[in-house]
Amino acid sequence: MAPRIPFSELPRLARACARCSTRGTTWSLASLQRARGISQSYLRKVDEGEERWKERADKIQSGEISHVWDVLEERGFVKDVAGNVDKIKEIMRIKRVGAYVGIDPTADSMHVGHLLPFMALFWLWFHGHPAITLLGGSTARIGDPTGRLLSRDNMSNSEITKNITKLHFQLSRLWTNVDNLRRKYGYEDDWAAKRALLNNNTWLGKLTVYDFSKRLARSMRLGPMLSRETVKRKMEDGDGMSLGEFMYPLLQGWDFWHLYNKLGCQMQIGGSDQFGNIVAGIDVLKVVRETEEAPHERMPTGWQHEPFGFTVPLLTDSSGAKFGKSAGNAVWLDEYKTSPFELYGFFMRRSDDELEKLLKLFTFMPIKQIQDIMAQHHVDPSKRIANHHLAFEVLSMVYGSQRALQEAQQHQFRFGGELPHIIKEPTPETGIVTPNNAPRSDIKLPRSVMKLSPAKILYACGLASSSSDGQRLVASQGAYVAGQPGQRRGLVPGNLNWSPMKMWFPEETAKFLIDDNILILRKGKHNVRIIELVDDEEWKASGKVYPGQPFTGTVRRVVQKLKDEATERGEDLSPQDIRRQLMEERDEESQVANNPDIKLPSKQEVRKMNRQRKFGEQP
Ligand SMILES: Nc1ncnc2c1ncn2[C@@H]1O[C@H](COP(=O)(O)OP(=O)(O)OP(=O)(O)O)[C@@H](O)[C@H]1O
Ligand SMILES: N[C@@H](Cc1ccc(O)cc1)C(=O)O
Repeated sequence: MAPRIPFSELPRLARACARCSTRGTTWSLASLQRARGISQSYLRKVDEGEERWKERADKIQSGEISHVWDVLEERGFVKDVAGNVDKIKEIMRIKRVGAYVGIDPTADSMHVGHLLPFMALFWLWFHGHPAITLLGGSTARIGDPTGRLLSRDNMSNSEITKNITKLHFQLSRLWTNVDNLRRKYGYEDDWAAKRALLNNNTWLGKLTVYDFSKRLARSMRLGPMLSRETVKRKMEDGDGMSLGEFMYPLLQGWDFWHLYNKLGCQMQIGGSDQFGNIVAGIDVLKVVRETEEAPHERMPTGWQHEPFGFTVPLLTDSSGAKFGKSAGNAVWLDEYKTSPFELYGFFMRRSDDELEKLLKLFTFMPIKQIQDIMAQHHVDPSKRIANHHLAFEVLSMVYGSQRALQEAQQHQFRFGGELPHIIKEPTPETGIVTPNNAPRSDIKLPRSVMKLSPAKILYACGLASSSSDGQRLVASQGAYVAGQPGQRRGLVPGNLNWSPMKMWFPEETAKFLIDDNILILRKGKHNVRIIELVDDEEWKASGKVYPGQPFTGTVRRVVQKLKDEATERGEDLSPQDIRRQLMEERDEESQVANNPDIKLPSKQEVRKMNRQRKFGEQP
């Protein structure tokens, strides 16, 4: 059994856990005292992590290794800094401070512009700093007014939940691929460099007006807030400013405080339009830190505990406009919005004079390698060597190296040119769903599917290969529905939690509908379906068929087809003909009669699932 922790050790542990926890768990002293579960091995790892950091600090001091801040500057990531650079560098040298980047789920995909602040975060992570990607489940509801003249539209529960779910899986995929690239470029795996994907609804959803007012609003002066550029512009030239929009930077700042307090995150990164919010966030953090009422919970305030942040330059189009959702020029990281081939093409079209800059910003290649590539590129620019490297690296990060290779070959096939020798062998198709090959998540089904059993719904949306496979899946609790039973609003608003599906009546499934029109199901870790229910009439008119749709089975289809053909020929149909044709059709039966959005699990995947069920293996 784990040892009981002496009380004198708790403050140190609380800080260590706060620094190292990845799940956003609140470790109060009391809960720590209760928690006998912290094992010696965990504490040893924490201590080793601190030891490694000290060694690294010494090496930076002696010039043996570079300071990550210098790496960021050299590669062009640092635009505006909120804080004093010398002080920041020293804090980062002596402390393993965490960093975070937040995005509001106001669209159902990230775009190329988002990669820039994320790249800075990934570099920090490669150099041992804990890194947090934050989804603004709550802030998206308020709407960041930065740089806007018009307020954002209100978002429905179902819209925000869909966006959060898609972004969550997109970010997990990005992290998986970045982890592979970390290995490819030889950066060590450091246990203490945690990474986390959080949703600010977890804490903002519970923040009371009372706490917000007494800890923060009470001390915030209106003068400086009113003089902010965004506020003045929106009030003078735009559609005015709501109280919620006015308070937006305070809520973003509350996030910073929460991550600082619970996870030791001292740094915020954003695109250059976020500078005002980052500066405001630093003020908020300090105010909330100072207004702590319980003396033993008060965070220390010396120079090494200062929060800070910086912005990255904005990625702009040829007219200088920021690539983004609002400008309508986004290049998406979702294959159904911007195909991987188009994404490859986007980087193939970058002009010669911006290539070096983009290689530094969008790839993890060492500077020396970039210079060599640029030298090769200049020998014959028509070969677009640097473009290929750039496109390949970005696609490897977004879709994995196997897909990057396919797109590179596609491009070469259509437009000719030479592929540089960068490409590793693709891994063989295993039939296992990974973040990079997970099927399309957002699909439509007719509302009448809600009358089906859970097993049949799993088949209809392509999570099971047949109704009986669905049945097995439900029986072994291998499929999940997002939300809590009886919580008719589903994920409030956008917290992803999952309940195992059971063999319940169809009415039970309906309790998980969000805004009465979205159902989110999952099998395994990465295989998710966001099912939007459409009117049955609309479904019928679309001519689409889902797996297991009544009156559309293979037998019925084949017999009808044979009958029609026989009538045309003026012949009779024999039972043998029917049997033969059925055997052929069964072999060839496409995944779903005519619906490219719904792919059924591969045979290997089903076999693997069965094995797991039989032997109780973990997926
Ligand atoms: N083109 C870009 N270049 C660099 N950073 C960007 C770009 N677009 C967005 N970002 C950064 O990504 C983070 C999340 O941005 P956000 O979710 O607001 O996206 P957005 O596309 O800018 O949205 P909108 O256009 O609706 O404001 C912010 O730090 C933002 O500054
Ligand atoms: N306000 C940021 C997103 C964000 C939200 C919450 C945060 O804590 C940080 C960043 C944007 O719109 O780009």
